[in-house]
Amino acid sequence: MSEKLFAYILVNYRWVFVLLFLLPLSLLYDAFFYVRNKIIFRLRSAPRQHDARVKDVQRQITAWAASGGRQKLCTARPGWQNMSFRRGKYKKTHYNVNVNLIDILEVNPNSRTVRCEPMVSMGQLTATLLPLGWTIPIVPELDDLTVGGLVMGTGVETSSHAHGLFQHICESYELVLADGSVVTCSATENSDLFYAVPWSYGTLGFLVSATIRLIPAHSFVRLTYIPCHSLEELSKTFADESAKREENDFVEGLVYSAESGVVMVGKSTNQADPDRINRIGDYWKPWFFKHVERFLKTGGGVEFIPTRHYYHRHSRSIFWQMQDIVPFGNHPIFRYLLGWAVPPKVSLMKLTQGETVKKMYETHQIIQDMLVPITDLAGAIKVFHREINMYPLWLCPFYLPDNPGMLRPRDDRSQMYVDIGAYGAPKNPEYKAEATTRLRARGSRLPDALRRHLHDRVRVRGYVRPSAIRPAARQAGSNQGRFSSLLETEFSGRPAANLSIIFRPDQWARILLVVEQTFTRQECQAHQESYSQLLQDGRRALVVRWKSEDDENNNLLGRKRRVVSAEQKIVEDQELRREMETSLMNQSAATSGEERAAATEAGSSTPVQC
Ligand SMILES: NC(=O)C1=CN([C@@H]2O[C@H](COP(=O)(O)OP(=O)(O)OC[C@H]3O[C@@H](n4cnc5c(N)ncnc54)[C@H](OP(=O)(O)O)[C@@H]3O)[C@@H](O)[C@H]2O)C=CC1
Ligand SMILES: CC(C)=CCC[C@@H](C)[C@H]1CC[C@@]2(C)C3=C(CC[C@]12C)[C@@]1(C)CC[C@H](O)C(C)(C)[C@@H]1CC3
Repeated sequence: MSEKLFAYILVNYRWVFVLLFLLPLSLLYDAFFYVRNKIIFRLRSAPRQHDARVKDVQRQITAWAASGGRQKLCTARPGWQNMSFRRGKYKKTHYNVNVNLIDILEVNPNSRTVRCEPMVSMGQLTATLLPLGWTIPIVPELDDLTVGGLVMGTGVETSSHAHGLFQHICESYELVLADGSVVTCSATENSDLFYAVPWSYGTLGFLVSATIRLIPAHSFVRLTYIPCHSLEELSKTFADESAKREENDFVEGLVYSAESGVVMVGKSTNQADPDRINRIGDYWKPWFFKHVERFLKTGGGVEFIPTRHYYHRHSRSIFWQMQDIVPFGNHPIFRYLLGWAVPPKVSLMKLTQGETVKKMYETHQIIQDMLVPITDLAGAIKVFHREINMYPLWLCPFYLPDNPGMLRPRDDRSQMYVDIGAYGAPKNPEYKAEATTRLRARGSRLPDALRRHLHDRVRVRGYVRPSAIRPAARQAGSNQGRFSSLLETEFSGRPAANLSIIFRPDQWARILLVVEQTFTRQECQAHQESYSQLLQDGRRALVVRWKSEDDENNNLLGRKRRVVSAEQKIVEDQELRREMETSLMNQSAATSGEERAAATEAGSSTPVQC
């Protein structure tokens, strides 16, 4: 009984702790880093120190290799600091490499790029760039998201219908690989690595800097609110506005019920009608999602919002999570008295949340983004309504170009998707955290329902557990500093469509490891063939299943070959490696354009001798 009471108090009166302890702590934390970053940027000391910091990462890799390289690698950034619900336990068991690189290295107006170290946060970046008259084309919403995390995972924002995902605005990456070497990659230099990095979750190397495209910043966003009163109207308006890639700079949707929502379209401008300026980020202003909801009653409208206020419009209310943490947080009295101090830092909340609150979130909250083709938006919202019945839902369109890499459009055709974000407490009494959403569970209701409804076309962005991937990568020889694994999210109806395979004999990633946890042997066998895709340069990737039998491999490759069995230590087999290289080069030379086209059309995989 007393335990239950304690849990009740912890969950329902969390705001006492948040207000008295976390808010002051968050302010100190922010103030310290704000001043520090300003000083460092002014003194221009960061670029000079960058090389030394990279060397320090290399030194750590060398030390790891010298210690036998048995432990798996991860960054030393503690789990409580990152911007996800998950606190990866693997940080305790893996070899932690300190990639504490937190500076903006250079803003270059001539090349229109900004070069950043991986721990630079979005808040830090906009605070530095906007006064200089620049911005990056995609500014993912939450202040504390980092360049490293967004490159290695992915980032999306309401300008993504025009610019794609965060990786699509990056021009190059500098990485320290597992053999300690430093490699720069871009669309023209080491391009296969460049395209493989996004969504690799650090499995290919440690990012030490990224060069990101800049665009001129405008003072305001002219935001038009379009209230919609039926699902059909909402999904059509949203899709139509998202398709205007030149015309609209920003498109966003907030769904407030199964039949209502507000679509917002924004255009950057330097001219604002003074009567319609709304500084939504001022601390006494209502939470943004509450402000938007009013347009459902009052009809549409237009406002001019200062650009930085627009970028961080959901920050004060952490989308709509603050209403669960400080229930009276949107009350005018609270806003005027303490609005300037919120939100508490997500990382500090995470650090201090305790088991009870954690459990409550795990069982009674859903925090999940689903990526579906925009043509399936209405159907997906219906499924969300039936399975979780929770509002608001966040809609963010994004254009997925047909680039190489893991995160690719279905059917290899550039197309528009929508990120549907569900963050909050489901109202459906039958909601069961695990059964409804579990990525791995075959019979899980939400993914299955979506799959059925969307004819197997749904893709779910789930957090991939590096612990599930890295042991396999190590077995494949990643501890040799050469092999790395790529991965697919654990839940996906059609993995083959999402993957491109990297095969680069002379350098780093030769094996794509796909961890398929829910597929039958027959399905894996079928995937194996489709994974072997045509590379840009005309070669084919070789794919060997970890547990594939010799005859299965023979069937796949269909001609005389040596079979690599799981037990063979292929990494160490120099001779085999040379043979593979020669074979690949020969094949590349031999495969004519027409043959390649025919092979692609037929979806077949040209065998590679190994
Ligand atoms: N609007 C948006 O797009 C939003 C996106 N997100 C998600 O949050 C994540 C970003 O959160 P954030 O806290 O910044 O990042 P995290 O610390 O959560 O890092 C995400 C992944 O990137 C890896 N990583 C980070 N930095 C490096 C590096 N320098 N070298 C190699 N690997 C690295 C991490 O590896 P390791 O595990 O070894 O630390 C981890 O696997 C994104 O992945 C995104 O999916 C969340 C909210 C909003
Ligand atoms: C693609 C987009 C825009 C995603 C937005 C995701 C956010 C809504 C997520 C990211 C991190 C996140 C999971 C988090 C939380 C809420 C939802 C967040 C902010 C909170 C603050 C909820 C309260 C929890 O006790 C705790 C503090 C652990 C988490 C921390 C991470």
